[in-house]
Amino acid sequence: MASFFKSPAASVPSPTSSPLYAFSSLSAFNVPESFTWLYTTAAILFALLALEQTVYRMKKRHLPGDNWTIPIIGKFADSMKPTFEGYKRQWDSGVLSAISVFNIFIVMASSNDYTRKILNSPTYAEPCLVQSAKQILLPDNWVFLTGKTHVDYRRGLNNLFTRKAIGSYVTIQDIITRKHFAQWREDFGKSPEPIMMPARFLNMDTSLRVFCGDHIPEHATKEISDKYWAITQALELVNFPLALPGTNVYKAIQARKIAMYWLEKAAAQSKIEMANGGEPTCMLDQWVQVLNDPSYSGRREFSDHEMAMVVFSFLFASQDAMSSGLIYGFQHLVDHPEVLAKVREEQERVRQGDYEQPLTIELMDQMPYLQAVVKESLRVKPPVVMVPYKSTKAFPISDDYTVPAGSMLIPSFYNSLHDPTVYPEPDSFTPERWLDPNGLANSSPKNYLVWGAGPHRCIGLEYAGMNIALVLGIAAMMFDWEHEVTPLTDEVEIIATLFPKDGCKMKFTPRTS
Ligand code: HEM
Repeated sequence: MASFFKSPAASVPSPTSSPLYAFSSLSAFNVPESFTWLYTTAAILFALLALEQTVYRMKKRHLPGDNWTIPIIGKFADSMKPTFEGYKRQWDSGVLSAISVFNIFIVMASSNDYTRKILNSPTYAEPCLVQSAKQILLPDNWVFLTGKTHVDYRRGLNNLFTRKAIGSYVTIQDIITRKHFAQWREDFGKSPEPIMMPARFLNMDTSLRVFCGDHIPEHATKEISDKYWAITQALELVNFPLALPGTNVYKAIQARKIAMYWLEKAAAQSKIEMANGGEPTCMLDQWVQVLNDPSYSGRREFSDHEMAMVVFSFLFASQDAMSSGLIYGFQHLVDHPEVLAKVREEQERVRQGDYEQPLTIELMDQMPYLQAVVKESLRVKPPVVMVPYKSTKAFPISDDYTVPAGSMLIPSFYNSLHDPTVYPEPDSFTPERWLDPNGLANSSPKNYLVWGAGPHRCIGLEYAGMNIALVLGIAAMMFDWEHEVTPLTDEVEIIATLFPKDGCKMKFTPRTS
């Protein structure tokens, strides 16, 4: 990039060669008017480019990062095809570092202190999601609320993630997981195949059944799942600004319309069934029941559309992260047979030979080793490595640097989760580090940023951890696993969240013992 900037800098015109000077002298010789325009335009362009560089350098000050930004697009090319190694280089370049994309000035934070400071400073910084998210989620979705309105809205939604509610979801998760595994027995029994797409479908089916129960027909679940890939692909840090036909954002909007159609219908049906005295069988039913409860003191009126938007926000927040968490869970376990053996021992002890017995939250409570496996797998390969925030005003983040108002801020989690002082041998998959309540890992909960921190910390974290544990626990009992390790196995692909580049090729055969 440096060479890109050398040419204009090297040709900074001397007073005599200034385009402006040339303009006046040439005009004396009656040059055609088109030349006049050409020189004027060139001069204006040059001034704008110089201004762009000056503003960038004033904002960046001493932070690590390129000294010059590529005119207009900045690091757009890098953001189109982000690589894990590229991000890692950026995080390691400094606890705070700067980049610019399309003149959006971006400050990345990679240390635990700065990351947590951003997440916990709602007066200076708020989530901004990626640019395309508003078009996909709809601008009036609750996830865009900030401050007290956000806190109040979220308080109402906490009712959907109580221990009692999560307990009822476990039963649904168990049924759906076994249904998919019956299919996996057929599809993965002969040779190793990538589990990427089947794991995504398992996850979407589970989410939709937990959120909407039978208020969504089976074929709609498949349709939403297939179309959802378009949404994942539109989650670039910066997208083409207009949602024109053919663009990723356009396709994602079409996918959202289909999902919203079914989710609105589900909300309407849930209200009717609950009004007729039906028993709650999913999250929507629980929500309607809470709203109808005479002792409930919050807001009671939610349109079908608004309920659908909330459910859609959960799908949006969970589908990629959960799929990533599941796939790396499988990969870590199969690559560590000694850990898988311990998971099986625990399963056998808790289930006492009854492997068909549906799991309950009480049984899951008795599986601390499995929970440690999930916690460790999410630490080693965190599905979400960073979240975009923006500074709402000048943010004095350190003694010697103030983030300018209107900048994008990217608190990043990876270095906190791989801090060797808290997690010795940070890249090794060692669930045992979580078993000692007084051990290093458990003594530094502030480093465990898998779910973020502060007012926007993941609302579905217990549900998510429970689901990954349940899927891995059932698979450990039902199948012998085989992993085809390829040259791409350890390479990381970023498709909104992290995935192994080869899609994790696995063979599952029913266990005989
Ligand atoms: C392994 C799975 C998951 C991971 C790693 C994950 C991670 C995260 C992270 C890092 C954030 C941002 C936190 C922040 O800004 O500080 C977040 C927010 C959020 N997550 Fe999750 N999440 C997962 C699953 C889920 C699930 C299953 C749901 C819903 C059922 C969910 C719903 C949400 C919502 C609604 C937010 C925004 C909360 C707010 O703005 O108040 N997530 N999640």
